[in-house]
Amino acid sequence: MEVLREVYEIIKQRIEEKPEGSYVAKLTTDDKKKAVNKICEKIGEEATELVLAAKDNNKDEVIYESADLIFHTMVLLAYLGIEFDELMEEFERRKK
Ligand SMILES: N=c1c2ncn([C@@H]3O[C@H](COP(=O)(O)OP(=O)(O)OP(=O)(O)O)[C@@H](O)[C@H]3O)c2ncn1[C@@H]1O[C@H](COP(=O)(O)O)[C@@H](O)[C@H]1O
Repeated sequence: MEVLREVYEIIKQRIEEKPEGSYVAKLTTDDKKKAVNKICEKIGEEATELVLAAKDNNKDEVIYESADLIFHTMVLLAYLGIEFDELMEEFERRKK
């Protein structure tokens, strides 16, 4: 879990500083509507790839595509100004 928080902080930094060569910066350089479209498109692609990997029963691919999907979801949340802890609080609320 700690690594997710660390990556989230790096994503926030990339969105803020937009360093050259950054994938996150590339996804978020356009105006807000375009950037959200671009990120959501990647989320759609990665979700489809995960579903296909699961249907193929390919464990390695399922792990790889899940990481891609979670990463792009984190980029979207960070871009929308949501804090990692806000997501964690939602999971805490749901915990039974
Ligand atoms: N965890 C990730 C991560 N997971 C996936 N990806 C990128 O997400 C993309 C996945 O898209 P695809 O599977 O479609 O592969 P692709 O064809 O290469 O992608 P496109 O060129 O079509 O967008 C790839 O370009 C991967 O490099 C990631 N890029 C960055 N990170 C983390 O984000 C941090 C910031 O990265 P930068 O913004 O590049 O500095 C890094 O420190 C990493 O920890």
